Amino acid sequence: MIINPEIEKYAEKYSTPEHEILQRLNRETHAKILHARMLSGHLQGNMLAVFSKMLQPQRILEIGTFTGYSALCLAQGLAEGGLLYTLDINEELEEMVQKYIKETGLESKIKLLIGDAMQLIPTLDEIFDLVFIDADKINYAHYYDLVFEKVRKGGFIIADNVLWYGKVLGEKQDKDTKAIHDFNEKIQKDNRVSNTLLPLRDGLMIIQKL
Ligand SMILES: C[S@@+](CC[C@H](N)C(=O)[O-])C[C@H]1O[C@@H](n2cnc3c(N)ncnc32)[C@H](O)[C@@H]1O
Repeated sequence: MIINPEIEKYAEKYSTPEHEILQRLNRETHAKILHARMLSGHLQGNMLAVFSKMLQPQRILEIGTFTGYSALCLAQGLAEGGLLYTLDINEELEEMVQKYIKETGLESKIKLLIGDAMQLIPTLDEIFDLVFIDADKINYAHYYDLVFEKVRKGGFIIADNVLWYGKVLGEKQDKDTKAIHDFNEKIQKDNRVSNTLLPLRDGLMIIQKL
């Protein structure tokens, strides 16, 4: 947690409340699933929904579904006839994700694909307006390279956890921290994009393809 918890509470209080279905998904994830803190949560979920509503994308790709929280938020901004692909390697999550997709009535707008994102991304014959990278940190740079040509000019790639609990500031870095730091360096040097590191929750890198 990068933000002071009191500030986070205040920000949540003065933001549109978490939808009742997202509240239940949040609670069920915390009650039943390991590493529940991976879920985007209220503020970041609201922010993802806002980005999506501003962009009104036809095609969204999410890499790392987990229990579906961010997918349900991102799907809120889809244009008429729009589609969100969300990828996860963990087949045990599928039933829960599908249950909530059904509850929100978004079955025709969200396509969950189970498998390794490295294998799945090359099979997607689509041009994306928005990509959300939120899977294994070690592969962030690979996901970026894999999706780059599939993002339209002017489209956005958002990468989560780019502050990695503040560990990116440390001198001695473990494998994941180094991967995230190297990813941030890579984006900063990439003159094909403009980028802003937003210190919301665990850090969002907002990248626009020029
Ligand atoms: C941080 S969680 C995603 C959180 C979700 N986006 C949210 O905000 O609620 C990361 C997810 O990436 C998945 N994952 C890890 N490695 C993967 C891979 N190689 N391919 C696809 N998914 C992967 C994990 O199973 C996990 O569910």
